[in-house]
Amino acid sequence: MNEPATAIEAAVAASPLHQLKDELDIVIPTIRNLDFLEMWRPFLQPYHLIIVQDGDPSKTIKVPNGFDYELYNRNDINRILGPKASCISFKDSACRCFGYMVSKKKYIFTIDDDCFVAKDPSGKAINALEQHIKNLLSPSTPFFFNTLYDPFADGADFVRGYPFSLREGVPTAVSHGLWLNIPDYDAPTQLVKPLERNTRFVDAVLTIPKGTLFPMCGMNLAFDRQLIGPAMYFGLMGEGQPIGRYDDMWAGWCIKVICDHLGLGVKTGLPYIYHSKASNPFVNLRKEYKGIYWQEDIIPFFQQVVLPKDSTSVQKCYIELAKQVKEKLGKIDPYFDKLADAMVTWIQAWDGLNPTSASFSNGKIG
Ligand SMILES: O=c1ccn([C@@H]2O[C@H](COP(=O)(O)OP(=O)(O)O[C@H]3O[C@@H](CO)[C@H](O)[C@H]3O)[C@@H](O)[C@H]2O)c(=O)[nH]1
Ligand SMILES: [Mn+2]
Repeated sequence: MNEPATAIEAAVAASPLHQLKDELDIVIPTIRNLDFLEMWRPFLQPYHLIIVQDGDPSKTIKVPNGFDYELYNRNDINRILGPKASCISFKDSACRCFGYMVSKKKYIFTIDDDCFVAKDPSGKAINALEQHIKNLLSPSTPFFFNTLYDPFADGADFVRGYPFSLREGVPTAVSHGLWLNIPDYDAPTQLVKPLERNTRFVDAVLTIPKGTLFPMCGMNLAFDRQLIGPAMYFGLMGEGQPIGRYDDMWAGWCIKVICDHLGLGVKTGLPYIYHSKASNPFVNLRKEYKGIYWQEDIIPFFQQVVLPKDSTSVQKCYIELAKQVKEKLGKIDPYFDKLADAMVTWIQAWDGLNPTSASFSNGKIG
């Protein structure tokens, strides 16, 4: 075999070739040409892409040759969903969740178009998708913390004192990756630390314990669409909305309380991507400021959410959550009334495009 020409080709040569390539879609929200895919080609080319084009639908998005993709712009979203398109954000990366809805695959990997292949401390190119797949295909341990991190990782295991009755773990629904270079900071932090770059590569994957919320970032994220897809709604953001850049956060809080309720796991840590572009902190502050204030009430709300025992499917959990959002957050601002309604519209749209998933109402998957 010829010597691999680049670090990426070496990494691909060493990895199981394109696992799940027929069971996984890659969702990319974008307002620009997708040249970034050139760097990902060795890792991602065998996979099907779902490109959600935001902004002006008359603009042409250039996709590098050789990639298999479907592309949806705002006209397509309106045509496919009709009035229910109102739940899909416009002019915000939240639009990406439309890609989750139209996919027919079991798994989703979503990545931003300013995220590139990172290198680990040895200089080896990181196949982020391969690590996400490893994370999703191995169990999570939300009920008891393993101090040696992911017990299913090569060279690790459960440590002494870890109850054997809990070592089977639970199915993993979400794999949350991280970022080298530009960290996903909020606008105030970006403003006071404009030059800060994340150079710390932490070689760990952790299960986020049951009962603990976390700030989910959508730029390097994978999930089991059959286990948790209907709850991966990225909310009402962007044009016409009082808030932005809380799309992934809202989804993260919703999926975590539902995963906790259904006994599913959420992991964070590896893989890293290289985040190349810091968005404008002043623009971000304008988008975020209400969220920074509101989240002091939103977080206690999610911390006290109790889902009824008969909420046995993701859809049922989500509808119940929407009800509680309307009841308990609606008093903060009328926006939450609108958001609660949009959450219901999202489930209706999801079930309309995924009739079989609607039949998971008994909570049984598959
Ligand atoms: O109106 C828009 C703006 C951007 N996009 C696409 O969304 C992603 C992320 O955009 P960008 O990298 O410019 O912004 P960041 O601030 O780095 O994004 C982070 O904030 C989160 C909040 O939404 C987001 O998920 C994080 O990654 C790119 O692919 C843009 O092309 C868009 O679709 N519409
Ligand atoms: Mn970015």
